[in-house]
Amino acid sequence: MKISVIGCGYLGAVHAACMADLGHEVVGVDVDAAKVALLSAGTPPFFEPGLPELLRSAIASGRLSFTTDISAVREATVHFIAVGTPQLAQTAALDLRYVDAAVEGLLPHLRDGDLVVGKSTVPVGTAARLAELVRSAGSGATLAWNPEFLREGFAVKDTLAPDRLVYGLAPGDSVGERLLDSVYASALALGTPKVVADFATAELVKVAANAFLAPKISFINAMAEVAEATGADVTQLADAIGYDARIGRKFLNAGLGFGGGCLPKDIRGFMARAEELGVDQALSFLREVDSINLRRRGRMVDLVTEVVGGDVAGKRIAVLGLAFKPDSDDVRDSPAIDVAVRLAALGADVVATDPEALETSRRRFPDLNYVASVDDAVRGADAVALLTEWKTYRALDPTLVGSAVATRAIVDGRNCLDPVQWRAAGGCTEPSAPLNVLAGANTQMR
Ligand SMILES: NC(=O)c1ccc[n+]([C@@H]2O[C@H](COP(=O)([O-])OP(=O)(O)OC[C@H]3O[C@@H](n4cnc5c(N)ncnc54)[C@H](O)[C@@H]3O)[C@@H](O)[C@H]2O)c1
Ligand SMILES: O=c1ccn([C@@H]2O[C@H](COP(=O)(O)OP(=O)(O)O[C@H]3O[C@H](CO)[C@@H](O)[C@H](O)[C@H]3O)[C@@H](O)[C@H]2O)c(=O)[nH]1
Repeated sequence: MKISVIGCGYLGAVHAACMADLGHEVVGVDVDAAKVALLSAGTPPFFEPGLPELLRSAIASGRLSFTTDISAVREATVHFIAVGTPQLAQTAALDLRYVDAAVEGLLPHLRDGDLVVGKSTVPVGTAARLAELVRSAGSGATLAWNPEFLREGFAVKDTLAPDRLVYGLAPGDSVGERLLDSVYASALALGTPKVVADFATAELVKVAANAFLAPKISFINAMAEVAEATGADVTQLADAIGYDARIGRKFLNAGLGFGGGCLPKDIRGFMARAEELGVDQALSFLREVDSINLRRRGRMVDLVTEVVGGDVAGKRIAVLGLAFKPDSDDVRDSPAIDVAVRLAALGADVVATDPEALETSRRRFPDLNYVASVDDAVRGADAVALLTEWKTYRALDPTLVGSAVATRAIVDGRNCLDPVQWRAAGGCTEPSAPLNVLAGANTQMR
């Protein structure tokens, strides 16, 4: 199948590379010439495990290319729309200008039998509007909506072997269904469930999934607030309720809460759309989900402040982790960055590091003090704030960290350290000032 992918960011670049890996001929189109140059050279413009290898082998095979020239889509039959749908500052609704521009840009190049396939996350009602736009242009092309559920850090695996495929199709569009079946033949052969739905259902499946996951995280963070007030252990609580198959342990990690380019903006965009539809009451719970989530960031700042004696001004705070989650360099709405920036605004001397997100952080927040290594970050620190649970941070040696800091205090905002081990190490090396893993032992920030 000949495929074009319009928009080559975190979603589109992975989708393009994976489709080529599956044997399709793919052209990726993006308006960002620098991104296209990097991708064409086989270098992902962002960090995603497994993507560099896939990109290079697909380009070498001749099945994958990138361009800024939209007319290159003429060779293709299936055209994926993977451009951004960021949150509008004023209303929290999703900004559809890039999706609209992408579809309008495609129109002159579409031919009879072509299929435009929306992958971007959009408010319900968008696909029907765009389908009409495509139909009225008169090329004979049609439109489908095929939402994407990949997670950053697992994007390649999630694309090659998704949990499910959702096709939003116009009534009776069997041609569209057959084309998508050809695109996804290998996933279907693996037994991936396929849901064929109307446009509205397909669009809603996407935001409903995120509107289910976000409350799960806020639920456990709400329990963490109660646990903190009672001395209970929220991780044990999560383990115990998670054994119930109806609940499940996944997405019950309490801590700094959710961020990224998806969950926060998607639940806010969903609420904004519900308001337009006059059903805002149905989603009012998401407002509480959002505020529980944002409270975690404030609590983290408070804990660091407590640890250094009530005022962070002039204190050296080592920040470990800036990305919104491990295995990503994405700092869009990153809780870690938010905490680092708030601490700096309170006058702290923040020294921040991250294995992959230094460049993305520096681009957005040039005024923070960034260092390349944990050693440089923790040296002489009055407190350490662990904000993203990278594997390398989980494996840190408490004795080494303890011997580098000025004060043995670490606040584990992601509950990823073993408090017993950290306390023991602190006690061994300097009994009078043990490492204080607030989060781990005392259920705070769990
Ligand atoms: N990032 C994820 O994990 C993920 C997962 C599922 C769904 N989504 C959804 O996918 C969409 C894209 O997200 P993303 O994270 O990849 O965003 P992104 O900002 O990383 O990428 C968007 C890309 O689109 C390009 N672009 C904008 N207008 C264009 C145009 N007219 N023609 C060609 N290219 C254009 C931009 O230059 C950018 O490279 C969003 O709707 C998002 O909600 C993202
Ligand atoms: O138990 C948990 C699980 C996650 N998080 C946080 O939640 C955020 C989102 O994590 P995750 O969902 O793994 O990452 P994303 O890559 O943003 O993926 C989400 O958003 C995508 C875009 O819509 C969807 O495609 C995915 O299915 C959906 O999981 C991150 O900040 C995590 O740190 C927690 O705090 N506790």
